[in-house]
Amino acid sequence: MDNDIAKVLYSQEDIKNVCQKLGKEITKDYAGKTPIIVSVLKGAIFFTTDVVREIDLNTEMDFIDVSSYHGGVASSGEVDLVTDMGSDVAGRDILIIEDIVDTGRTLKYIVDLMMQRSANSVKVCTLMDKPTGRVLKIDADYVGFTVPDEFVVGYGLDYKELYRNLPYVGVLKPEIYE
Ligand SMILES: O=P(O)(O)OC[C@H]1O[C@H](OP(=O)(O)OP(=O)(O)O)[C@H](O)[C@@H]1O
Ligand code: HPA
Ligand SMILES: [Mg+2]
Repeated sequence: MDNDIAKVLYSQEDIKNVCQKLGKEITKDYAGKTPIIVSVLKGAIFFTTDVVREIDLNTEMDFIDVSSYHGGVASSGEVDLVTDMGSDVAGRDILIIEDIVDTGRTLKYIVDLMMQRSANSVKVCTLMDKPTGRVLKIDADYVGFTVPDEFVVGYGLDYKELYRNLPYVGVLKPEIYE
């Protein structure tokens, strides 16, 4: 797998440090509350398990599976709800955990869904933000890294469903997807 990577952007150490930093901020901001942490599958799986263990609060956890890239390097423009979460969000404080905010379509879809379901508050924590990709006006409240305008893989992020299990985030060699 490593042979397909042109460069490593964020090492395991970088990711660990950023999870600790974000966990501390979230712990402080949500003091006295019991948020529902909503992990956006599949990409956010590794980031979720690492960051929640840095949050020193009572939290509930749930999962929502949405998809719009279908393994490719560009958003299809439509967000499909693959599997809905099970929790009742009405009146609850929702913290969405994402791996990356790129066009913003996925995030807007989920935030709107939580608001329609009468959440008390909705905030977003993302490992990575790619502001150059943005199509919709939406931003995360907690951001680990601001990434350059490149297609990144690893630590949950895929190309054709591969590379999710790389322990770091990197940029694929162009010949892999061109
Ligand atoms: O801001 P956007 O342009 O919407 O892109 C961000 C979303 O795209 C990816 O999901 P994808 O559709 O690839 O599904 P996956 O998580 O199952 O890989 C990623 O995990 C984010 O959820
Ligand atoms: O850069 C990316 N890599 C992998 N999946 C993605 N989904 C949105 N942007 C990306
Ligand atoms: Mg994907």
